Amino acid sequence: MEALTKKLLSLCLVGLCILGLYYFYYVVWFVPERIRRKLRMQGIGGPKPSFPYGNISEMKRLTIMEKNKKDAEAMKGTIKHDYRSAVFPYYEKWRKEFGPVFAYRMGKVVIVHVSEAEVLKEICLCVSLELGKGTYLKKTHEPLFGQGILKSNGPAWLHQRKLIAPQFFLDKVKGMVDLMVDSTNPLLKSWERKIEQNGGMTDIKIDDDLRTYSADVISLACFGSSYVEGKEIFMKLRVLQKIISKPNMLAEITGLRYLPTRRNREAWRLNREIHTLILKIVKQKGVQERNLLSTILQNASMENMGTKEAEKFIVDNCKSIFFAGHESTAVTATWCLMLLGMYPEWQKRVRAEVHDVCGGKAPDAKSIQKMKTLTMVIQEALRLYPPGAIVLREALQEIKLGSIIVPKGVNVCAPVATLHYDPNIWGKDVNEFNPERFANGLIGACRPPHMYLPFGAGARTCLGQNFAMMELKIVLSTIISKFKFSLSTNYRHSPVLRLIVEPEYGVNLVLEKA
Ligand code: HEM
Repeated sequence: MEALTKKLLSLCLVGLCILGLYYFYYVVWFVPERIRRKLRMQGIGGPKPSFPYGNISEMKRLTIMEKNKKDAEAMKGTIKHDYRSAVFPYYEKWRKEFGPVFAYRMGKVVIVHVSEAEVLKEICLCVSLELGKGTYLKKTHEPLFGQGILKSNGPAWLHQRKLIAPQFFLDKVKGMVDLMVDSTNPLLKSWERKIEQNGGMTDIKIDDDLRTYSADVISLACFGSSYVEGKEIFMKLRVLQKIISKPNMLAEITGLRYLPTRRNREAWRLNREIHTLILKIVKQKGVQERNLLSTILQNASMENMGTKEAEKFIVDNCKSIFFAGHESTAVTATWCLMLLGMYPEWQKRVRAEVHDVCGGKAPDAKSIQKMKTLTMVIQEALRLYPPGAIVLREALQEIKLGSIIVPKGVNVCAPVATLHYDPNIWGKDVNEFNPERFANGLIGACRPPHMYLPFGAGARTCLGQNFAMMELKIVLSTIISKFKFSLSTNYRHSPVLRLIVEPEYGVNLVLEKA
């Protein structure tokens, strides 16, 4: 009897394993392949995927190959702005093989890569809730963004957008100019000190100082007087960002995101600490001050959420704004200074303009409006080095985009960098740094204008654009009025994708007082 039970149990176990394997095969291979077939019937080809990771192995192989080339060029001191072949060699290869619209697979997720104007226009202008944020890498990114505004979809996203966006409207941002100007002081003092210590000229890596500046600004804007704790949160978020910048393919494919791997444990620990720090501020300050946090808090209490749900709502959104609000701005400022270091004639023009409109005083909302040349430089830097190099959307329901019927669950990728380097849109000098192209605004620079996407597109476009532009103009105009600088020979040009495109080895400038 006992032997029979054992046999039956073993049989059940084997049956369960077979069922599990079949389910795995069905989800990871059969379903995405059925979707690819539907796309092929519409004439959309693409590279052949392999089991179970799809095209990831080829992507990795091509990236490593290009990395070796890129390192060799960086050692020679070569600077080529167009980073597409270095950062996305696989897109370049597939675009040549399959044309502007092709499909590939990242694990079980099918992604349609589109660089065709007509379809892109539809993606850019689409405000339907049926086109949401992609689920690709959602599990990998969960510790950093949770269910906050950056990753949520449908009514949950709409609710958060309506709550947060008004905090970054232009009239609110104008009220933050003073805190942005004050936040430049530690950076300016530290650079002045270094110049003095090194006999009037110094070679420094600027990235971390700009990150600290940007962290101060968003901490003050979000948390008011609790910005010291805010800064601690930023430090931890930065470490978390590094940990999760590599895809966790095991979790993406199997859904097993709770395995206690070293990387998961580290991410969970940081996440717990960040959670505690945010709630500590909430408990200390409550809604006494008027800032973003108090608005989120008030809303969470009005919505009658349970304690756990309200805490998650607050923490996820604070984390999302922290990340979105400081990382891209700091990296854009770094790229701008790299370019101004490379092109001294533009540096001179911007310095003359700042001198002219500020007359030796700190910038304010009015003078910032008059900084046309600086605006052009920032726009051109965002064209050559858009930190968000791709805009990714998922069809939450089957949807028609241009001539393509996109099946439910398929992700659509708009390659921002490809558009920003298209000579048909920008002209023959597309690979050159030429801020002059923006002299008559976006319409004069780019035809059609919606092909310029540094802040994304459609309903999910960046809600911090005004804030970011104000912050960039303040920090750049202040630096340029105080210092002259050139690109150091220690600089190694190597744009790299770590959620956003940033300089792999940082940017070194040689600084002296202006
Ligand atoms: C130069 C600086 C910045 C750049 C290049 C940038 C770029 C972007 C991009 C490309 C997106 C995705 C849009 C899409 O998927 O279509 C985005 C979304 C977002 N950004 Fe920014 N951003 C910057 C600064 C900021 C700042 C300063 C804040 C906040 C203060 C912010 C908050 C957000 C938020 C909350 C979203 C999500 C919007 C949504 O999904 O509804 N960003 N940003």
